[in-house]
Amino acid sequence: MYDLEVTQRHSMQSVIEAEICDLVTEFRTEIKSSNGTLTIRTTFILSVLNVLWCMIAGVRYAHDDPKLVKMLEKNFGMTKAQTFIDPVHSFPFLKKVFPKFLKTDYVSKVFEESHQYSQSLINERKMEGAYLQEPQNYIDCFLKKIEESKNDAKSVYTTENLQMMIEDFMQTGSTTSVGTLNYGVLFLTLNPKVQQRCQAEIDAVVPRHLVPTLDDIEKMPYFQATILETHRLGNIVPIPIPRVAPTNWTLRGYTIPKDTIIISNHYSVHMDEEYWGDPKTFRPDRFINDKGEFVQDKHVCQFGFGKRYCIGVTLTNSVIPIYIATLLQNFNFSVLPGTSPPTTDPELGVSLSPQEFSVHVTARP
Ligand code: HEM
Repeated sequence: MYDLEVTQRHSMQSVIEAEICDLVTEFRTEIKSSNGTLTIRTTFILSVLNVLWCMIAGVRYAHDDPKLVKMLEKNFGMTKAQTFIDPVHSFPFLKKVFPKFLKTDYVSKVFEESHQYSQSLINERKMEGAYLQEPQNYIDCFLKKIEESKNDAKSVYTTENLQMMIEDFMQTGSTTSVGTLNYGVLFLTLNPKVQQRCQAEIDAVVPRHLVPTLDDIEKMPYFQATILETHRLGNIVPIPIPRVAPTNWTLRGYTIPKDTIIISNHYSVHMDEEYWGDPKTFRPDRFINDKGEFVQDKHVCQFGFGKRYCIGVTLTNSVIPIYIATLLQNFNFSVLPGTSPPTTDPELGVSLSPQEFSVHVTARP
């Protein structure tokens, strides 16, 4: 997956470009009819899913395609219906006792629908047949591997695993990216000086009629710092996927027995007062050195660590900066006149997103 993404960096840029251009057109239409008010919650989700789908299945839907809209609503609902800290994980019998309260029936139904949908996508690619000669996307590459390893009983390349991967991408990929984009718009709205400084930097590097590329963004230190600060303070995945210790091991004098479930706490790293000084403040300058250069900081660990860190990192590091830079090229965001600034408190779920909020948006001259 990491390799697929890297080698397809160019084609990924063109899919992202097509999507963000459509989104800018949609924003322009919407703010004309709403007198500049834009409500942000699911605003980015269809667009982000389309980018994901192009990579996974080679399909780009119209935003009003009923198939896409339905799947995405279910997907969103499933994410919000689940949490990692769930009593059912320790006491599975509770599912039978309180199915309505614990939403277990609903979650099973959503999972079942996702399963059917991923199977239909796989069938489509199989019938198309190109995967054997010229695999075009993630599903094709996986199908080819299934074919090549069909005589290996221990192979991980199975149709069931492919289904699970597609469902993982659908759920984790879309909600995390959307949560980050929502926080991006919110933090820029609440911090007009940061917004203006980013716009000045973007304008100095990219002509207005062009969508910024990743090469352009590498020339924008303050904007890069703003994206990293969005990841830090947004805390989209405060408590990531639980892991299991494969062997007995020792860490800083503590013995961790084999099979222990380990849950890290990214929130406490991102909000550590001792390290950051003012962790609750949105301050991109913390990632700018004396020479005005952008400096990465390993204390921002939004994608996790080690061998099993987020598989969508390359995609996310393309989508988020290109989307936000293009929006800043085209629009100004501010708090709705006569209202209090929206809260930055999250809506809870497996991954976080700001609560629905409205902003005042004007097209830049
Ligand atoms: C802002 C966006 C994202 C954030 C903050 C994020 C965060 C994370 C984190 C913290 C983990 C756990 C890593 C660990 O255990 O050390 C993870 C795993 C994962 N992410 Fe993401 N993610 C994002 C976007 C995506 C996207 C776009 C995709 C799909 C293309 C994706 C797919 C996955 C998958 C499949 C895993 C499990 C990897 C494994 O277990 O080996 N994520 N992500």
